Amino acid sequence: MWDAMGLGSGDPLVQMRDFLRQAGGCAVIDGGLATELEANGADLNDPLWSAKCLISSPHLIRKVHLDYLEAGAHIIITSSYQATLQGFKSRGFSTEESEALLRKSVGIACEARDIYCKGRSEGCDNHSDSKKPTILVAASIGSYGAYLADGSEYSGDYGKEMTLGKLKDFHRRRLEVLAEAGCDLIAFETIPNKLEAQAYAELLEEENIKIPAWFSFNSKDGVNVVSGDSLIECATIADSCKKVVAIGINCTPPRFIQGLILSTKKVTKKPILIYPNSGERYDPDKKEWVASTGVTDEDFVSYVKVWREAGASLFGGCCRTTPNTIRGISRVLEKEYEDPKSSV
Ligand SMILES: C[S+](C)CC[C@H](N)C(=O)O
Ligand SMILES: N[C@@H](CCS)C(=O)O
Ligand SMILES: [Zn+2]
Repeated sequence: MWDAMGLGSGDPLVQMRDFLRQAGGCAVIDGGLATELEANGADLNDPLWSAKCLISSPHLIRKVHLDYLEAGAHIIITSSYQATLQGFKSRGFSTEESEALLRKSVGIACEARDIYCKGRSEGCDNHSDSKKPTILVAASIGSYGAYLADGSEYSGDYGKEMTLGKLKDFHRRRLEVLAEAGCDLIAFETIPNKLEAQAYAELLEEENIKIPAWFSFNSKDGVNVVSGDSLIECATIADSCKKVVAIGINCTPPRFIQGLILSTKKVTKKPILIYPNSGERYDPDKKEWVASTGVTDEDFVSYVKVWREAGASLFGGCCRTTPNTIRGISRVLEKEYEDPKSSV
């Protein structure tokens, strides 16, 4: 039922709505990838952050994807968040090698999906309208701020010299390579400002990208995106782009999510996705999380009904959420489907 080339043969938004219907009305996205790699022993104190594992420990990436699939995720996000051609080249990789590393992030996720589906007695179903789950691989594109490796995706401040053209040039080839690597979706994640949203929207059109995308912004005040740009304006850019099939919020503390969903809903009828972080604070100098400043798994999961009532239909977790968080989300949503009276 999911045709990755859907943009060539039909309306990608219809395809996303069909996917959600097949999943029971709501779909489960995975949880934090990088922080779960760390929980599995990876040292990400590196400018490439999680993309370092594409070079040093791809087996860990596959394991974490599998853990999220076992926990109930319908969508897994690749390890390409901080994987950029510019970042790999500065480490001595050639253009060809750097592009191969980007493709590898999609390859590992597809491999994890195959292993998971073969291990299920019912299998998975990615090609017809059946009760079996469809599992999607979303290729992550982290912001220019992520590439800077100094936590700039939490400020969205790229300086006065940054222009729309420069941002488009920064992302262009990476987007092309990932879109042709066999993914089902492009996940533009942790988008911190309006300029970058505009750059992504224009690139999707200019490069005639055939894979549907989602735009996911982050906020630190529950009103605007982190740069201070208006979420309403950012979400409007995403809404206007035909290739965007879902719009939402990630890597943002849970307490802000309900209000942000309500704001987003004012400017779009497209499905709304949310995958908040644990609410903990990130120290970009130490590349460490300031522990116990966030919410427990139970509290996180108890928000899900509120978020659903507010209008979201894709739910997952970002940094410092775990397979346990995703298992909890999956159970809450399954219970909702079992009891139609309680569904929204
Ligand atoms: C979403 S943040 C925690 C990602 C890591 C950041 N770009 C860094 O390199 O420190
Ligand atoms: N997909 C990325 C997002 C970081 S904000 C991750 O989970 O590591
Ligand atoms: Zn995050």
